Amino acid sequence: MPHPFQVTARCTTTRARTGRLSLVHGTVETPVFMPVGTLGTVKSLTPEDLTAAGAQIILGNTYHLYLRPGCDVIDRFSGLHRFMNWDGPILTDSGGFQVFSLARLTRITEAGASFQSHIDGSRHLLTPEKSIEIQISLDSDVIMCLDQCIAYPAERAAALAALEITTQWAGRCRKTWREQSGEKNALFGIVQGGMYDDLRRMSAEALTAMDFSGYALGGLSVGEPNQMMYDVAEAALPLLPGDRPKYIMGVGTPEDLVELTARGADMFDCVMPTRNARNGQLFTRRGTLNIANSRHRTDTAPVDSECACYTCRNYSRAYLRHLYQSRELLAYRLNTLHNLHYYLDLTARMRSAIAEGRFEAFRKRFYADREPGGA
Ligand SMILES: C=CCOC(=O)Nc1nc2cc3[nH]c(NC)nc3cc2c(=O)[nH]1
Repeated sequence: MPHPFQVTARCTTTRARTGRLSLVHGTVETPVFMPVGTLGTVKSLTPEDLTAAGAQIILGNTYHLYLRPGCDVIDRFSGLHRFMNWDGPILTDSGGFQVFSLARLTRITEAGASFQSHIDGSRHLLTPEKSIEIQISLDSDVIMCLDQCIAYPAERAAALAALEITTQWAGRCRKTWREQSGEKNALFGIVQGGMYDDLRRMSAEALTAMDFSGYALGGLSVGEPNQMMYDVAEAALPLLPGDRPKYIMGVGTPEDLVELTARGADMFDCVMPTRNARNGQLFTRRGTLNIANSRHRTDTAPVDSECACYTCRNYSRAYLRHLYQSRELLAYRLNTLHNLHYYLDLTARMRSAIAEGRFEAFRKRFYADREPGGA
């Protein structure tokens, strides 16, 4: 199928742009934040909650779902959408990152990644072909190539070796995708190369020559200084085709989303809004707050008076603090609803600002609103 992305508006003073990604299960407006639904659920939320919060597309993890519940279970539902009752687009990771970050005794060879399950110790071999087959069986809208993500810092030789494996695997992923899905779903290549601009260029050129539906920058948000992430992204993003979506994986804070959108990124995913919610950290326009802090004990105000989310319209900081201190289940749900709404609203406001030619003013206001000491 022709590649599914159209740029719809461009900022004139930065590389920010808006776009439209037409996928099997729906159209996604970019820049977009994708809530992470690792085990077939965005923790504590129903699909209706996700839609109400403004989610357009969510992320599923191939490694986890393959291990539990297993592809045979999800096959009974012809894919992840019916299994989890989410009928919007889903992007699935290839398993690369999870295998490297979660599994035990992982060994990488050209054949693939052999590893021991972190659940029951069983041994598995994840090949590029297998990763694509699993993602096709999940009926994923955006399939990711199996890549080799390396930690930070990494020697140049290690970064080169990982990118060469990633490139070789990308060719095998593309072949399997063409043969087994008829290119129905989108397939994204993943650029590696550590923090080395010349290796990033090498990776970007090799993947661009293979012609993917979209491209991701891998190997970022792996412990490197934030400015280094911005610099690597700034140098690598323009190397990728301007008419394809550009996705930065595992990123990031609200500031990261603004700064990387300004540098030309279109898609983001991060566990921060959902994971930090469960740890009591809430995001607001003035910065973050920790709901456990005693200063909220009698505070009748909502988390953010300018927030239109269900949590801010119905509950006070005092109540949210009480729930969190009591480890009540409702604490996780209300905190998650608020944080996801904040992230999704932030990207919606960026889309409007870019479309109306006022992204720089938006960016200035974003920083002007932030209180030095947090919300
Ligand atoms: C999920 C999308 C598809 O991703 C893959 O299939 N492989 C992959 N995932 C990553 C995930 C990351 N999270 C962070 N920080 C929290 N850094 C990451 C880097 C990678 C990476 O280099 N490759």
